[in-house]
Amino acid sequence: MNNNQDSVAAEPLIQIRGLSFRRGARIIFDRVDLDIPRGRITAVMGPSGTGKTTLLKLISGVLRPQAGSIKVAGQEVTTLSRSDLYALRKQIGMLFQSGALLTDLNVFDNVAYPVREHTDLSPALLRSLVLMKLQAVGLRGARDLMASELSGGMARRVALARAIALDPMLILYDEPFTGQDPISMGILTRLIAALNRALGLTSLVVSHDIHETCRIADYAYVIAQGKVIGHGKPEDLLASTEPMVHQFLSGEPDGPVHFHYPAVEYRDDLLADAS
Ligand SMILES: Nc1ncnc2c1ncn2[C@@H]1O[C@H](COP(=O)(O)OP(=O)(O)OP(=O)(O)O)[C@@H](O)[C@H]1O
Repeated sequence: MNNNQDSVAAEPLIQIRGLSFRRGARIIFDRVDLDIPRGRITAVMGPSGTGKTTLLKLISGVLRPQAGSIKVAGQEVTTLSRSDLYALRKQIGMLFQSGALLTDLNVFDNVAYPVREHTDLSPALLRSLVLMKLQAVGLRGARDLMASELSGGMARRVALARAIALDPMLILYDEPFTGQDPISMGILTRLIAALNRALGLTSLVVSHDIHETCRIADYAYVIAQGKVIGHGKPEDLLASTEPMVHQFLSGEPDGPVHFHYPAVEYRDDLLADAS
């Protein structure tokens, strides 16, 4: 590798600087900086409603911020044209909690779907590719099952096979552990880590599931109230005495981070004229 290639490899795959995003009067992000290194699993954790899903939408260009820069593989997402965004999104696999499978298709066709959409592979190559992806998640034998026949854990693994179908450089995981029993949670956790290693992926996991997320993340950010309140290796964060980080990671309901969504005074609300 020459020096130039070295510096590209050392550059984070995602570099966020001064990100500010509001919804109406509500500030979701206030001048946030984040680096997501290549080849690693990075977690972004934070209380519910903090903006974790919003962050993934900003990174994939679904939402545009009011200010700041979001670079993915050197491309400034905030100003990309529609066609460049489309090309970039082809290189990003997404495993969203709500990203349900197409229930009227079987497992094979669900994984084949993005490949058919974006490539013109011959049926034989398509078959090999889909079987490879299903093998990677341990579900090659389930190829003929209908999506509606799968357990929640299996469905998530099929969605994972679909997310890696086009060999993305990056996978965005939105709450991948939600609703899983401990066994499928363990399978999924190991799978995310193994795929990241084996395929040389970069993974970004957003979750409020501290325990599972800390098990697989190489590095983690904690966000709350529009800011990054802490970042570091999971073991260092877990040992942090910084009050907001500690409150979140130890699951304490009271502390510097408020449990209530901003509201007018309770008393004033109750006494307000109902008409
Ligand atoms: N389409 C929308 N219109 C207006 N406000 C929204 C919209 N989507 C999300 N929000 C608000 O933006 C804030 C951040 O939402 P987001 O879903 O990103 O949080 P989150 O951290 O992913 O939450 P959770 O962990 O509960 O999924 C919340 O206050 C939410 O109410």
